[in-house]
Amino acid sequence: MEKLMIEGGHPLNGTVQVSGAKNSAVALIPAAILADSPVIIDNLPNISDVTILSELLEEIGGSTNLSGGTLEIHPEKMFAMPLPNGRVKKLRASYYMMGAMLGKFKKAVIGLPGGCNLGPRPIDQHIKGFEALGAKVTNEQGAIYLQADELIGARIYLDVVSVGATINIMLAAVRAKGRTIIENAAKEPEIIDVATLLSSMGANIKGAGTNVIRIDGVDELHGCRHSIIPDRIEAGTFIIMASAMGESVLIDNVIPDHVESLIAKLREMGVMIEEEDDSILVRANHKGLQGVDVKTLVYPGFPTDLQQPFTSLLTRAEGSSMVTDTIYNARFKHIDELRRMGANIKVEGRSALINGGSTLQGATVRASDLRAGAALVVAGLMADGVTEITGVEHIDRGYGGLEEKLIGLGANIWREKLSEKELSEIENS
Ligand SMILES: CC(=O)N[C@H]1[C@@H](OP(=O)(O)OP(=O)(O)OC[C@H]2O[C@@H](n3ccc(=O)[nH]c3=O)[C@H](O)[C@@H]2O)O[C@H](CO)[C@@H](O)[C@@H]1O
Ligand SMILES: C=C(OP(=O)(O)O)C(=O)O
Repeated sequence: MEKLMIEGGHPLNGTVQVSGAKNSAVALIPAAILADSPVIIDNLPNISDVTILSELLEEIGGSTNLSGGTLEIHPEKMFAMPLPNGRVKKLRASYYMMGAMLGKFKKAVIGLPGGCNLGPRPIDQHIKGFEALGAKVTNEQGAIYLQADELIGARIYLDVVSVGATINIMLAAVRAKGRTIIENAAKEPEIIDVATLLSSMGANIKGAGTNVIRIDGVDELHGCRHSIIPDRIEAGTFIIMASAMGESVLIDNVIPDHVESLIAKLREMGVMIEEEDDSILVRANHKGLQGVDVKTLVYPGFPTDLQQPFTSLLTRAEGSSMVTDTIYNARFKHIDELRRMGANIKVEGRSALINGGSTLQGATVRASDLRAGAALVVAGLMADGVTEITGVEHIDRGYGGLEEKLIGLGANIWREKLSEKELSEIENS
C-alpha cells in the first residue's frame, strides 16, 4: 500500500490532458457483453475500475486485451457465470453486469456492488426496472439473482432520477421484445455515451440525454469501435486545482458544456475562465476569491462528484460558503480531514458551512473515498508544508496518472510505500 505526498504552495502552470470518462468507461465495458462479436473501446482512463471490469469479463469467459487506453473485448464465449462475490464488491459499476447479463443471457447472479461509501446507495430502481421487463429478482445472502423466460419491453417510471438505474435498464432492454420507455430518466452525458455505443452495436435508442428514453428491442447486437467522451469530473477537478493554485492552466480535452455549472460557480467566486471548443483556460485572480453557496443536483446541475474538491477550494475563499449535497446526504467524510489541516467547517444535516480565508497546513490525512481523496489533493496543493494522504487506492479508482499530470503542471507530488507501522495503524483504525 502507498501514500501520496504533496508539498504545497507551488503554483500550477501549463497544459493538462483530461482522460476518458470513468463513469462512461465502467458502463461501456459491461455493455460489450451484449454484442456477439468484438467490441473495441478507445480513450479509456488508466484507472483500477477499468482493470477490474476487464477481469470480470474474463471471469465470465470473455477475452480482453487492454493496451494504451484501448480495450478489445471478445464476447463470443461469454456465459452466465455467477459472480456473487470477489471483484464485484470492489467497485460500484459491477451492477451494470446485472443489466448486461440479463439482456444477453436472461439470467445473472451478481453480488451487491461496492464503490464509494457515501451513505445508503440503494438499487431499488434498477430492480424495479428489471422486474418491469419480466425478470424475477431475488436478493440472497448479498447477491442479486435475476432470471427471465423472456424480456418484454415496458414503460418504467423512475421514482428517483438515477444514473445507474437509467443505464442498467437500457442495457437490459436493448435486446428485449418490443418497446421500453424510461420516464424520469437521468440526463448525464455518460448516458448519451452508453446509448451511442449501443446504437453502434445495432440497438435502437432514442432520447438519451433527455428525461424520456425510448428503446425498441432488437434480436442481435454486433461489435463496434467506440471512443469514450472526456471525463467531466476529472476535468472539473483540474479546473478546481487551477482555480486554487493556477497562474495559467489549460485543461485540454474537455467538453465545456459538461462543466458549465462548475464554471458558473467559479466565475461567481472571481476565477477567470476562458472556454474554447474543447479546452478551458484558468487564469490567476490576484484579487482573491469570494465564497459562494452551492447545491448539488442531477445533471445539468452542480455534480455531487465535484462537491468534495470544491469544498476544499472554498476554504481559501473570503467569507462564508454553504455547500449542500442533495444527492448524498452523508458525502462529508472529507470534512474531518480538512479540519485536521486547519479548515473552519461545520456540518449541519446535508450542508457544510465553510468559514473561508484559512491557510491550510500540511497534515497526515486519509482519503475515505474517491472524491474525498481528490478534495485532499486540492487541499494538499494549497497547504503550507507537506500533506500525506493514505487511502490512495480510492483515488486510483478514478484518476489515472494523477501525479504525472500534476508534476507536469509544476506541483511537487510523489508516492511512498507505507511502513509496517503505518499499515498496522490503518488495519487497527
Ligand atoms: C459509476 C457511476 O456512474 N457512479 C456515479 C453514479 O452513481 P449511481 O448510479 O450509483 O448514482 P444514482 O444516480 O443512481 O444515485 C442518485 C441518487 O438516487 C438514489 N437511488 C439510486 C438508485 C436507486 O435504485 N435508488 C435510489 O434511491 C441514490 O441513493 C442517490 O441518492 O451517479 C452518481 C450521481 O451522479 C455519481 O455520484 C456517481 O459517480
Ligand atoms: C461516487 C463515485 O464513484 P462510484 O459510483 O463508482 O462509487 C464517483 O466517481 O465520485
